[in-house]
Amino acid sequence: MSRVDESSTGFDQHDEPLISLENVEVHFEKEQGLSDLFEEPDVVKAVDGVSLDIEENDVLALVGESGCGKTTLGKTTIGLQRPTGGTVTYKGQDIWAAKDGNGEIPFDEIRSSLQIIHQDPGSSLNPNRRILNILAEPIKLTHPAVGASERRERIHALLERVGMNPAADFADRYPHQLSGGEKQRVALARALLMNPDVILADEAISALDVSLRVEMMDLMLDLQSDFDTSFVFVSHDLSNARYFAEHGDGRIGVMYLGNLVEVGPAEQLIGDPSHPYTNVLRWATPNLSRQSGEASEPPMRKIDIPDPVNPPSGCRFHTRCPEAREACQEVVPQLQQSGEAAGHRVACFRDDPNHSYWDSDPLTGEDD
Ligand SMILES: Nc1ncnc2c1ncn2[C@@H]1O[C@H](COP(=O)(O)OP(=O)(O)OP(=O)(O)O)[C@@H](O)[C@H]1O
Repeated sequence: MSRVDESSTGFDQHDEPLISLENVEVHFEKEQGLSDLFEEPDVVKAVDGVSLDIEENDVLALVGESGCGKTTLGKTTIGLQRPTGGTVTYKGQDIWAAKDGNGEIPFDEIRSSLQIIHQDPGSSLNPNRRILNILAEPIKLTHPAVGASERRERIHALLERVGMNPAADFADRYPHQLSGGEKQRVALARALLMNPDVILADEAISALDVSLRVEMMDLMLDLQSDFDTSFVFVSHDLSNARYFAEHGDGRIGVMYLGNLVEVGPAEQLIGDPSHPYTNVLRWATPNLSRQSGEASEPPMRKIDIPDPVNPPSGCRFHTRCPEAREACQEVVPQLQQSGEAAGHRVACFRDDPNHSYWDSDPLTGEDD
């Protein structure tokens, strides 16, 4: 996405993204056992070389199998996880420079603009406080001049907005008196009280009954447009990611072993995936594979997921990819525009008809 150079336009405003990640890396050192104390620690490349923009009113659903780095990338996007490489900016301001006291926008302001709701909302709601008091906290912080009765009115109105009726009754309860879905609604209400620019919904519907998932996604999307908020929706389930991205007129981002391998509009990415790994995800999602008459065998050479401490060279998917050729072992493919659809990008050499991939030999063996 383009950025406008103010000096060249003469405008004060610039169309920089709300959040921009440039070549972000998050590498974790694995905990060592006592016997390994003198060895170099193993490093997990949870996120590696990811560049991504989040715009205002954006909807991005991140999908991929367990351990591919979705949560880490989400947390890095909202300034909860410091990257070990690359930069993350909020409205053009480096988030971590702000944290270190070097920035025009204070770190606290950035953090309150970027909220999270977790898979288990119960763990983030204080069990000893009533819902009214839990929701009063953010208002006291952001609007200290607002009196108790106005605060109560605002909280009741918001509880009603997130579907908790009668609001006065719910406001009086403790978290343990709520169902999982109701706790998630309170968590959403609390995030919205900060008037956030972005909410990271980290597997926020995964623990809910299947019947409630669509209801919760619809609620988040309704509030997204009411509150002018962007959503980063993390899910291991492609059909949920598709629902959220399609109904929110947004994008899906597919991750594999720390890399973002395909990003695009939901319909395009699922209807005509450009990356062989996206095709695997589609195959593994029953209601999607049935729709497209998918084969009964997975479209992969190998099922095993490589060790994230020692990921494959070149394209990380090459060890399992049915389309892999020798060229895929050498260089990491970068995200490039794929086809005609706006915003559809893929990191796969097959998308470039002139790439040396086409002249190299296919990988067929088990050990490639
Ligand atoms: N704090 C940490 N310290 C060490 N390793 C970590 C840490 N957090 C995540 N990891 C590792 O980084 C990799 C990516 O983890 P992450 O939780 O981001 O993946 P995910 O795609 O969200 O998976 P899941 O759906 O299982 O949560 C995993 O190998 C994980 O074990």
